[in-house]
Amino acid sequence: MPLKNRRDVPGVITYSPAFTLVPTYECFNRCTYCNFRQDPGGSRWLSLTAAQQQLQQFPAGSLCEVLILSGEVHPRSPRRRSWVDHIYRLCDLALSLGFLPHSNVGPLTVGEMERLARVNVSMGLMLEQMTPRLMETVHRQAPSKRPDLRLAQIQQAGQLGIPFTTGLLLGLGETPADWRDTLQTIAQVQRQWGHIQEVILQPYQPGSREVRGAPGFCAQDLVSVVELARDLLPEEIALQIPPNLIQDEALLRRCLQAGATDLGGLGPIDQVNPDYPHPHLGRLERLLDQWGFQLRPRLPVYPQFESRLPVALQRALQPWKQQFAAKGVSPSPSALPNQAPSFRGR
Ligand SMILES: O=c1nc2n(C[C@H](O)[C@H](O)[C@H](O)CO)c3cc(O)ccc3cc-2c(=O)[nH]1
Ligand SMILES: C[C@H]1O[C@@H](n2cnc3c(N)ncnc32)[C@H](O)[C@@H]1O
Ligand code: MET
Ligand code: SF4
Repeated sequence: MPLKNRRDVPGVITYSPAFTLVPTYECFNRCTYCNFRQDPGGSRWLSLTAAQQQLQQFPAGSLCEVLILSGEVHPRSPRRRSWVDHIYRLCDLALSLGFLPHSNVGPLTVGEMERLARVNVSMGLMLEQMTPRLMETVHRQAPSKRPDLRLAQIQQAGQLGIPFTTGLLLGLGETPADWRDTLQTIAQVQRQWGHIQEVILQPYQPGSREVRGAPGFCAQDLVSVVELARDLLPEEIALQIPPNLIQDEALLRRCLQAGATDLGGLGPIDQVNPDYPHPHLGRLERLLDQWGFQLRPRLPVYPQFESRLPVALQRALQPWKQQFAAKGVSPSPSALPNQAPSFRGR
């Protein structure tokens, strides 16, 4: 039987109320489109005290997800171990303050991934594009972006049973045949492991700090990619589009009508695309309402994967599930037994 997700509730579009912590901007890769990275040694690591201050500036209950996005320390660097340890401690801190971590910090060894999975309710890594041609262009100085390596990461997460987010970065110089190839690859992994909760369709938009400076992904084409993705991916995978990178409201509407059901992490700033502020939540809600959709918050782990998580992480979800349910968000079918006391002990 196919797994269920919020697509079973017609017209509901989800988002995750999120704040991003950046352990470090230093990165040994040089993706030419990156507006985030700094040279190794040029970025101090985020201290636990500073992280706590950042997290405590928000009223309790206002943001649920802590998205951990990091620049990468080389796999053979003597500093690698402390980098992973530090990410672990930041996730642990976020959990202790009641938040739910989702980490996307680049490729990890099986040991590193397994360790971070203990303190993350889901994890992510963009496949970007499967074509190796990009290793000659935008990824020429980015060894972490080798498609075979990234595909192996997604499979490794499947083997470890980690609820996972992946996606395509669009507009890197790939062809429509490449989109199909990348989406088919994700579909195949899902049929093997079944751990993919959502696929992000991320249109490249130029930023002020990158070296690439190419024109952004044609917004019209995003609608075709959403349609293609809906056609090729198993239906339990949600399609996420970032509303801040789609300037044209009519196109946002067409993407939703074509089958996108999620707007991703929405919060104070998009650290990856700092030139593109997220739209105001109230405005999004009104727009979606006009178009016949309802905007609803969700957890960073999708309902069908909750029961796979370690018990301590399942416990951390409960206050948020209660809060979202009190706001009138209908619980998912898989959440019901935990939420309704009358079901307990039967
Ligand atoms: O605000 C952002 N959130 C990004 N997110 C966050 C994402 O929207 C949410 O963390 C997930 O949907 C989990 O709730 C990513 C998560 C991934 O696993 C992989 C890539 C991204 C990319 C971005 C991004 O560019 N900007
Ligand atoms: C964390 C994810 O953010 C995406 N990413 C990195 N730089 C950009 C950009 N300029 N525009 C859009 N997405 C970007 C990549 O897909 C990376 O994997
Ligand atoms: N460095 C990681 C990656 O590219 C995540 C952050 S990118 C700004 O996959
Ligand atoms: S996109 Fe990620 S891997 Fe590439 S340079 Fe930026 S931080 Fe590093």
